[in-house]
Amino acid sequence: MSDTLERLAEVLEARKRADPDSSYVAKLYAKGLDAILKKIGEEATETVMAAKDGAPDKIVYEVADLWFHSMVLLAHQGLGPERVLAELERRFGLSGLEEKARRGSQ
Ligand SMILES: N=c1c2ncn([C@@H]3O[C@H](COP(=O)(O)OP(=O)(O)OP(=O)(O)O)[C@@H](O)[C@H]3O)c2ncn1[C@@H]1O[C@H](COP(=O)(O)O)[C@@H](O)[C@H]1O
Repeated sequence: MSDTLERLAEVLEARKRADPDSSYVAKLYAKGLDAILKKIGEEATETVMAAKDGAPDKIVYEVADLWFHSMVLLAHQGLGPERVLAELERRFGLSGLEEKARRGSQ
């Protein structure tokens, strides 16, 4: 897949030194952990509502907001997306899904 998460993580890291008046992310950092968590809660709820409405474009939009704010949380906590990707990879390997998918495509 693309390196979008990695490039976004670099921007989020740089925003730690940005002026809150000129950056949405810097403003969120300045407000602190609770404000970031509140946004994640809001975006999760909006994702649920979009899914209940059965609106594909809205689901994509809201999940993008949710992923974005989850990335802000990771950056705030000194973590990068590679940690989450590694965890998903680990589970993928553990469940043998990769092997099953490979066998299924034969
Ligand atoms: N991907 C995003 C992104 N996704 C969502 N958002 C912001 O997240 C907020 C979503 O919240 P809501 O849906 O509740 O909309 P809202 O009511 O306007 O938000 P609030 O005022 O309530 O916070 C909006 O203000 C969006 O602008 C984002 N803001 C920034 N980015 C990326 O982050 C980078 C750095 O952004 P700045 O820090 O602003 O330079 C940018 O280059 C973009 O690539």
